Amino acid sequence: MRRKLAAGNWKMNGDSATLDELATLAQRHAEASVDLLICPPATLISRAVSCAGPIRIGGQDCHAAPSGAHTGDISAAQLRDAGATAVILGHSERREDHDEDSDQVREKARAAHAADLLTVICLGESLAQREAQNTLDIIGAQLALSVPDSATGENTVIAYEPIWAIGTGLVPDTDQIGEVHDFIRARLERRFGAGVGRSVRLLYGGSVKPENAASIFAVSNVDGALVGGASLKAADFSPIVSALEASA
Ligand SMILES: O=C(CO)COP(=O)(O)O
Repeated sequence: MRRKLAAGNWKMNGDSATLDELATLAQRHAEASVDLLICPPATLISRAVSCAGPIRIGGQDCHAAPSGAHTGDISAAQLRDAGATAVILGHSERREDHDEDSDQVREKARAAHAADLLTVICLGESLAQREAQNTLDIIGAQLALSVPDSATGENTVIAYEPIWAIGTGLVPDTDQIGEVHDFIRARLERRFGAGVGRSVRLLYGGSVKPENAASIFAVSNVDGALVGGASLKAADFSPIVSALEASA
């Protein structure tokens, strides 16, 4: 049985004061029956760890190399050293802002696995790709290239985040979400076998809010959510966590 996961991606938002929201969340969900993860900006990781209680803290990216002359980058081992136990990789904003491709994402994921970080690998199609009915081809190609052979249910989570749903208030209908999640599950089972293929958790991300969380969590092969904007305030994220607990 896959344990559900509610994950928050603060992106380039939040400062010391936002840690109060994290502390509130940690208090409110001290006995959570689902896994919780918050990925704040790297500058806040160490302090976040000290007020996160049962909530895992993760980074939002890492470099593929263990160390070296890479100004401004952070290695997987450095994230781990700061207290992070997870990392988001291949988010569409990094693919777009930093020209990251799936080959790079796979190398980063290898490094994250080597540093013992839970690795949340993001996939998603653009609106043009969906309208051209290329969604499953795009997701299949991103999945094949971005996920390294070292993936297991313990070290890897896949997040399906349609680019057109991120920060827009638009959400695919539940049939569309189910189609992609079932497809990802089938591809994972085909590549890794039923054991590993069925144990990797699949998150949906893109405009998840307290109002739509329960209907999204009822979709087959949705094991939780990767939440952006609504993860910044405990008042928004907490009902999403509760909806996931109710669906488990
Ligand atoms: O990109 C996302 C999480 O990684 C989703 O962001 P929003 O929830 O703000 O749409």
